[in-house]
Amino acid sequence: MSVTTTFPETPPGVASVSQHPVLTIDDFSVDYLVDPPVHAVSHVSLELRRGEILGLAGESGCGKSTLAYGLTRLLKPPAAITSGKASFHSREGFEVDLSKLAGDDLRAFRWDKIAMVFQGAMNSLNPVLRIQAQLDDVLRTHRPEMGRAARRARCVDLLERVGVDPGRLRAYPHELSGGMRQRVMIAMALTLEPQILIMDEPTTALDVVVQREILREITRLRAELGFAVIFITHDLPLLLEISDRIAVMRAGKIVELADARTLYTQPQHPYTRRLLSSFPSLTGARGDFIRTGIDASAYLDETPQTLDADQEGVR
Ligand SMILES: Nc1ncnc2c1ncn2[C@@H]1O[C@H](COP(=O)(O)OP(=O)(O)OP(=O)(O)O)[C@@H](O)[C@H]1O
Repeated sequence: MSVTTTFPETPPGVASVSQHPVLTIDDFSVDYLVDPPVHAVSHVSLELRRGEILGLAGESGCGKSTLAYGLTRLLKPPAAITSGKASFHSREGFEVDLSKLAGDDLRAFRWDKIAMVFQGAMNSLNPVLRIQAQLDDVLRTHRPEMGRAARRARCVDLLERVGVDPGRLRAYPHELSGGMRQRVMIAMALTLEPQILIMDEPTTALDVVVQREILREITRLRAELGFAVIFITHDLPLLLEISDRIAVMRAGKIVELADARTLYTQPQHPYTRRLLSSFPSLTGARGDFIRTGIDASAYLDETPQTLDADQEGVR
């Protein structure tokens, strides 16, 4: 692995990438009570630090989504939390055991303190409501004290923050591209300024260019607003680029947790080494693009190609 690697430095203004946890996950297990039962998440303990981007990596089926849904109590039977707990530590100094929340408290908590963006999120916008109405709805429900003008200003601000022209507030979801809809979902997740954002494959369905733009936006927003992120994907090169720390999950367990640079340069667990070596992009020329945004292979051969008539015809 001799390719020069660029890792994120803590951006200025992220005063809150600290050693203090915002979420503590302790001995957390989830089973699917089918026959035979599936132990999808097995005794996971993790700390999410205030303001950090924690990448959760691992191959398909290792339990990443189950952990995310389990933490936010979005799992339905046959899933069952069989051990452990998750505790939220607020900026104001109080602690909330997520397993004790129910009903309206749980719903409010989800928007207010922990918000989520899932892979298919862009398709979950209501097709018959304008973007403005959907953002406004979150504010009306959770910030009843806000007047109409303040809500409108907040909607404009939110769209600007995620790089969407506020003129689009009047648009219906089908009038927006997939990338824009996903940005709107991120805006919606940020509406109440949560302290934690859980993102499960938030850009997987998008093409690479749009994906990179959105990732840049997420890291910028984190620097501006100081929330912590659990970023879930099977795309380890992507995590190496954006994460402060990375947890590697295998068969329901966290097998390694380290800062991104250490995980890349000194992987300890054989599975982490295998996972790293399964991405040719990390060792080949294209690795530069993934980790630095500069596509070295684009400069490898700049000699103009001479096409014969047949080839041009094919073009
Ligand atoms: N409703 C269900 N019933 C039974 N088993 C399930 C159910 N949902 C998920 N599983 C199993 O739980 C395990 C963890 O699945 P999970 O979707 O959390 O993995 P993942 O790492 O998020 O995968 P992916 O990256 O493909 O989304 C897998 O073995 C999966 O087959």
